[in-house]
Parts: sequence; C-alpha cells; structure tokens
Amino acid sequence: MTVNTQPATERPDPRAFGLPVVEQAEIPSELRSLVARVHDLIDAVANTEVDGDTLAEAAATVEGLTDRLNVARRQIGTMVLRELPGGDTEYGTITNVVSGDTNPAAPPLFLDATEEGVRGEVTLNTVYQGPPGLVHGGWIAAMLDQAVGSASSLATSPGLTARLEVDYRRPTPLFTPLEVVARVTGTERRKVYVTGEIRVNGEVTAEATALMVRVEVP
Ligand SMILES: CCCCCCCCCCCCCC(=O)SCCNC(=O)CCNC(=O)[C@H](O)C(C)(C)COP(=O)(O)OP(=O)(O)OC[C@H]1O[C@@H](n2cnc3c(N)ncnc32)[C@H](O)[C@@H]1OP(=O)(O)O
Repeated sequence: MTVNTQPATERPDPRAFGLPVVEQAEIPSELRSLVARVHDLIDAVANTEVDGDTLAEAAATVEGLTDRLNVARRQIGTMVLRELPGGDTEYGTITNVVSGDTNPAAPPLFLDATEEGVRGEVTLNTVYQGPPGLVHGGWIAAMLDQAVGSASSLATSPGLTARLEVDYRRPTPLFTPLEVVARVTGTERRKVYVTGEIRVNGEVTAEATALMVRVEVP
C-alpha cells in the first residue's frame, strides 16, 4: 500500500501546542561543531584507558564547560523545522535522542521521505553497544520507533506510539552502515499502522510493527 504524504501545510504547527520552533538553518554552525565534538567525546570517555591525572583534568575541564553552557538553556520541547530532500518539511524535537540536531548522544539518525515512507542510514559506535560488538536491543527499538513515528507523521499528522513490537531476526553490528526504513500500511480514524525494518547489506536484522495514535490539535 502506498500512502501519499500529507502536505506539510495541513499538518499541525507545534506553535499551536505552545512549543518554540527553530529552523534547521538557524542552528549555528558552532553549535553543530560542538555537538559533533561532544559526540566523539562520549565515545572517547566510554573507551579511554588513560591515567588518573589525565582523567581528573578532563573531568574538571568538562565541568567548567558544562557550567558555561548552562547559563542559557532552550525551552524543553523546542522543535526544529527540517527541509527534506524533495521539498517536504518535517518538525522534530531538537534534542530527540535518536535524531535530535543538538543532542550529542543521538547517533544521529536522519530520515528522509521516500515514495514508500521514510529511509535513513546510520553507523553506530560502541556508545550504542549491548552484546560485544552488537547494537543494544533498546537502541534498535528506539531507531525503529523513530522511523515508524516519522513515517506516520509525514503520511498523516504527528502522533504518539501506542504499541511497538520488535522482532530481532539477526544480530545488528556496530561500525557497519545500517539502513532504517518504515512505511504506513493502513489508517483507521486516529490510528496509523506502520511497519519498519533495519537492514545490514540488504539483510533484515530487526523488524517492527507499530500502532501510532495521531494527537489532536488543541
Ligand atoms: C506538532 C508536533 C510535531 C511532532 C513531530 C513528531 C515526529 C515523530 C517522531 C516521534 C518518534 C518517537 C515516538 C515516541 O517516542 S512517542 C512516546 C512513547 N509513547 C507514548 O508516550 C504514548 C503514551 N500513550 C498515550 O499517550 C495514549 O495511550 C495514546 C495517545 C497513545 C492514546 O490515547 P488517546 O486518549 O489519545 O486515544 P484513545 O485511548 O482513545 O485511543 C485511540 C484509538 O487507539 C486505540 N489504542 C490506543 N492504544 C492502543 C494500544 N496500546 N493498542 C491497541 N490500540 C490502542 C484505541 O483502542 C482507540 O481505538 P478506536 O476506538 O479508535 O478503534
């Protein structure tokens, strides 16, 4: 089943929910650079074996930086307006743990609209490790949740995940390009049925079926 994407102009504006919106182009390049450096820092901290003096010095430096950054914080729930290839647009939470532009803990997984639904590629490091060398099952579910939510939001309007079932078919490896896809298979009133897959070299390692319930604009 192919579900046509609902025009962006017909989707709810987050400002109607009292949420601030930042356009993607307004995110300063210095912030993007900081996010990328801290993303690498998380990986370095998770894996370092340097001596205690170096660790103590690093902790003091990071604490000082944290204090400096915390003097001006965004409102919780700030949204980012993204331009997708093909001219469509999408709102996302700016600190979303899977795909947030300003979240150094996010892989990040960016999903583009396709004719079928959504598709994205991502390669994960040891920060997302569960079993040795493999992606944690919770992160697999998180990426699939994001993909089904995004496919549902683009095809209809934003919603919350009511049900998500994941089948883990094969181990999902770290340091290997992962393809993440999702598509809407049906709708019924506010209910949107969606499926998603993670593939490695074309082979499905995990698949999800989900029910999204569209939120009502106040
Ligand atoms: C503008 C903002 C932009 C945002 C962009 C976001 C981008 C997307 C990216 C996000 C990606 C990340 C995504 C995330 O991380 S979403 C975060 C994780 N999810 C949640 O926190 C959701 C928590 N649950 C709820 O809030 C409510 O239960 C919801 C809102 C889901 C429904 O409560 P609501 O009071 O509104 O509706 P209703 O109870 O009248 O139910 C309506 C219909 O649904 C049926 N039903 C309900 N539950 C289930 C169930 N479990 N199995 C089967 N069916 C179920 C129900 O029978 C009824 O059917 P029918 O009687 O019509 O036949």
